[in-house]
Amino acid sequence: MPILRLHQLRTRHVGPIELSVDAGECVCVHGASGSGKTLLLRAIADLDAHAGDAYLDAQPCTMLAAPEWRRSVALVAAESQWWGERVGDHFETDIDAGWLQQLGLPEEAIDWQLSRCSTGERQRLALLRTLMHEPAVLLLDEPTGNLDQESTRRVEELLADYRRQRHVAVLWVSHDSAQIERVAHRSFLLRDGGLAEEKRVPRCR
Ligand SMILES: Nc1ncnc2c1ncn2[C@@H]1O[C@H](COP(=O)(O)OP(=O)(O)OP(=O)(O)O)[C@@H](O)[C@H]1O
Repeated sequence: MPILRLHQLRTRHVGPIELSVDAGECVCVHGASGSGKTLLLRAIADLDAHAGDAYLDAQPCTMLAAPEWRRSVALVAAESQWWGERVGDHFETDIDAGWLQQLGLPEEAIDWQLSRCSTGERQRLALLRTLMHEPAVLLLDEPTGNLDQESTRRVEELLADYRRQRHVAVLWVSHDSAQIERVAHRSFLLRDGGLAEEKRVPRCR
C-alpha cells in the first residue's frame, strides 16, 4: 500500500504530478538545476502553496494540522536550519550514540557549539534531528550534498537501515547518478514539469 501518494500535485514549476511511494520504498528524483525538485519537496511538506493533494496513507494533507503533517512527512532540506547555540538545544532527547557513531560523529557532538560545526557535520546532525521524530515519510533534498565519499556511504547505510527497520517511504532528490543506482528502487527524471520514470529494480534491498 502506498504510504505517500501525490494526486494532481502542482507547484509553481511542476505538475500535475501523480506519484506513490510505498512503505519501505526509496524513490529518487533527479533533474537539471532549477527544474523544480526542491519546490516539489517543499510542496509535499506543505511548506509552499500548491494545488492538488498529498496523502499519507488515506489521509489528505488538508485533514492534518501543518505541524502534524510535517512531523510525519518530514523534509530534510539541503541547507539545514539552526536557531540555538548548542547542537543539543535542537534535540528533545539524547541522540542515539549508535547513530552518531554510524555517521562518524563523536558522542560529544551533542555539546558542540553550532558555530564550530562544519557544513557536513551540520548536514548529518540535521538528518539525525529529523530521524528522531520518527517520520513515516522522509523527503530528502540532496542529503549528502556537502559530504565526502565515506560520509556519504555512512549516510546511505543509516538511511537504508532506518527505511528497512521502520518501513519508511523515502523520496530522495540527488544529482549523483551513482548514488541513485545504489539507493533507489525507482528513479524519475524531472523535466519540463513532469516526472518520467527511468529505473525500477525488484524490492529485495
Ligand atoms: N520563492 C521563489 N520565487 C520565485 N521563483 C522561485 C522561488 N523559489 C525557487 N524559484 C525558482 O523555481 C525554480 C525551481 O527551483 P528549485 O529550487 O525547485 O530547483 P531545483 O531543481 O531544486 O534546483 P537545484 O538542483 O539547483 O537545487 C528555479 O528557477 C528557481 O529560481
